[in-house]
Amino acid sequence: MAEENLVEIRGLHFARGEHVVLDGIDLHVPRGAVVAVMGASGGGKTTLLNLVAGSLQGQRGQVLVAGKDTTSLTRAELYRLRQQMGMLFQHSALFTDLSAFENVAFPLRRHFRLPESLLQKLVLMKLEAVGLRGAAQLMPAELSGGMARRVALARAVIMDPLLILYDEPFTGLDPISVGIIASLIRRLNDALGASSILVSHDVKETFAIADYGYILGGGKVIAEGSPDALRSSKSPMAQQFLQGSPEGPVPFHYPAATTFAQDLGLQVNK
Ligand SMILES: Nc1ncnc2c1ncn2[C@@H]1O[C@H](COP(=O)(O)OP(=O)(O)OP(=O)(O)O)[C@@H](O)[C@H]1O
Repeated sequence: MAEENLVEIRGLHFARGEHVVLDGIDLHVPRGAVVAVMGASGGGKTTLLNLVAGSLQGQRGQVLVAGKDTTSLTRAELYRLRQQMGMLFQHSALFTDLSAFENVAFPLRRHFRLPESLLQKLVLMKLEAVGLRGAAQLMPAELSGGMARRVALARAVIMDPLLILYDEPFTGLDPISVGIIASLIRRLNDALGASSILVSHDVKETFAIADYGYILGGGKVIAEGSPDALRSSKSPMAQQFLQGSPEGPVPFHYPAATTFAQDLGLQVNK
């Protein structure tokens, strides 16, 4: 693997039964970069993050993270590699019965036996980084949606990860909170010397912070490049996605094995 790439995906193929989700994906994440992965709903973006995290395995191809092929690691090796990854997934909600402080402390308490004074410092540093040191003792029910997402972000980076995976981190937030989360994603990436993969539908905010982007469609990479290069992509599918247009080549129907007429039990005369 080229040293400059923290993640390198080569010829990755992933299917669920007959349904091909990823059909020969090549993607790389240079060290220090924020790389965006975009594309129509159901296009396999979350699946791709799960493949990078090693929680799913492709049928063909390679996923290298920090030089290690996630498909050939033992459970113990995968566990160690995962400790170097921070994840902020759509469903990564806070523990409702723990304070903001304890939510952020949770991964540290789980993985290490640290003196309480050191743990205090580490957690407060991360809460300070997301602007919420003053909210350390609040319970999740006392936080706004934007604050809760910031606490989840602090928790995702508490172990100083090499790689941070974001799945729709802006979902459900007001525009100001979206801007704050986006700039935090960039700042935390740079301050930690990490690399990030950002899955998002939010083109404007994503392009404002990403170094490079991939647009997936039909299981393949249909466009890739810097935000500027992507904006001027000639691919009709990429343009439909970037402009959020309901009309275009992105299929509306999930593929079906039978015709509509067959499903309705109709006799079709040719
Ligand atoms: N657990 C599962 N079992 C079966 N099929 C699944 C499962 N998870 C996802 N899929 C299918 O895999 C395909 C890719 O899903 P995925 O969630 O990766 O897409 P996505 O690009 O992240 O979509 P979205 O932007 O809507 O979140 C979809 O067709 C989906 O129906």
